[in-house]
Amino acid sequence: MDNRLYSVAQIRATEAAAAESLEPGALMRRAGRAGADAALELLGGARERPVLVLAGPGNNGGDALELAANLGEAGVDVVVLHLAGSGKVSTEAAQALARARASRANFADVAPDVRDWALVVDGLFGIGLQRPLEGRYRDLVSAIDGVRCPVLALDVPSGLDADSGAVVGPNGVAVHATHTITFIGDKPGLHTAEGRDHAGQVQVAGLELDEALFEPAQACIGSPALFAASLAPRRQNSHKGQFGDLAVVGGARGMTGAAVLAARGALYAGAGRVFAVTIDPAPAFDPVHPELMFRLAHDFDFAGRVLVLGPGMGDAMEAMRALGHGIDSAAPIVLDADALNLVAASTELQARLTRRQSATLVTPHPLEAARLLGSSAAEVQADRLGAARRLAKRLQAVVVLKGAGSVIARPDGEIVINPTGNPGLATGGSGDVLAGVCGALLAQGWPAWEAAIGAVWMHGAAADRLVDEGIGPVGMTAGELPAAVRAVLNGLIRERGQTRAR
Ligand SMILES: NC(=O)C1=CN([C@@H]2O[C@H](COP(=O)(O)OP(=O)(O)OC[C@H]3O[C@@H](n4cnc5c(N)ncnc54)[C@H](OP(=O)(O)O)[C@@H]3O)[C@@H](O)[C@H]2O)[C@H](O)CC1
Ligand SMILES: [K+]
Repeated sequence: MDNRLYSVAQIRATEAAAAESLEPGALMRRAGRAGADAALELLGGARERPVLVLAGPGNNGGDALELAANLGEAGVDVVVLHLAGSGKVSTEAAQALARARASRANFADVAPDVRDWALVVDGLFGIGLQRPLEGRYRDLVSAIDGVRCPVLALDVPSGLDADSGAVVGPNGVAVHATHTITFIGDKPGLHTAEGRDHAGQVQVAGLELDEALFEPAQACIGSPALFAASLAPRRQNSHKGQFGDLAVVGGARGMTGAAVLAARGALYAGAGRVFAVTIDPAPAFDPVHPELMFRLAHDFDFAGRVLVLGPGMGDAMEAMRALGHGIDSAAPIVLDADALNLVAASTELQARLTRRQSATLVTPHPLEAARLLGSSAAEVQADRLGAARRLAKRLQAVVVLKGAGSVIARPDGEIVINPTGNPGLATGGSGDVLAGVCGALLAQGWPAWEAAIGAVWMHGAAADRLVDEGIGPVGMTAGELPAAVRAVLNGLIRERGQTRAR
């Protein structure tokens, strides 16, 4: 499966290079053909009600007009609402309009009652969107929210930024599509931030372009193939020392649960021995998991332990001291939650972080990322890929920027967007479990990049599995995640073993 993601600038470059050797309008006709095929598949046998095609003023509208002509030729009852702009129309879009006018598609001046469609096709705006939707465009997008049929977006749901996944605003609106067919190459904005809510199921139509026309992608969608090398089955002749010593350092007064959740996440993800190292005195053991060893941070020996620093750590002097020890340690570390806030508040700790020789993985949510970058959560969300890249470079760390479509970035600018997970993860403690899973994979020798991609993928897949079992998304608890992560991880290892045995 091609999992590459391209920026709008890269798609434009590919499109321009392709146009040099193609006759005018060829790409738009291919897009209109692919779009029509997708529409016919969505329609299946349902032909009683008409299809509404919304065609905007630019080339996205041109794609929609080609699609309308094709559907008309296929005998589908099509109504086109063409919203011409005041700007210059490209030759291809003008040709597409002429073709649609000459076809069996009907043109309307206003959208008739929006509840009676078999399918709505959104061809208002694609990658050429310049500003928030206003006036009649905005009204139409709001009206589409009231339909009960599938909504197929061409290239990008109108109103959505294809690079960032942000709805172009302020107070912007964007089409909520059930399906998106995106052209030439897949785009990051369909998979992160608001993108997942607006794009629905995404299908890529490459328009038969030669591989050589594409610039190298700097982003892709995460999948187990990206961490397959680390999924080796355990040898029979194994002992716990081979799977690492992991210490979760956190759990200030009243927050022991955060450290315990991270420690359980690490235990279920296969760490050899797991310590819960608390800032303040805590219960002597976890009755559900007596395997966890409780220690006080004050006299804990950090040497040789992979560390997960931050869950429920607080901001007391003792937390600062433990964090400093952890950052200066030679082992791989994960920084989460309060540890990130302490680092954000100290340029000195930031400098020590960048001097580390072994792996550093940081797992901020948007507000924590904003504190580290000196910006706001809204600014981070408006450009999640850019924020994750800047942070990775600044901290010289692998960054997991959490949220719908978690963005994993490394200092050289490479990005992976995670496709798994659901809103069940929007609950207290799920981030602590993720940090524990990241730590466990590091403890088992996974490189930081694979550990981050793998932990985020499995944590999301675990949540998806729980939803499939009727546990969530509403009411899913963080405590239910570790066992589901374990099932996902063992499933992947088994699959890999079977593939190799064949
Ligand atoms: N070029 C090709 O052969 C192919 C193009 N594909 C499709 O084309 C779009 C990109 O087309 P483009 O024309 O560059 O952009 P859009 O259609 O997305 O929109 C541009 C027009 O919309 C106006 N505009 C932009 N924002 C707004 C807004 N908020 N409100 C109103 N009008 C807006 C803009 O006019 P200006 O006033 O800004 O000058 C343009 O008229 C791409 O997404 C594909 O769908 C193909 O797929 C393949 C071939
Ligand atoms: K569109």
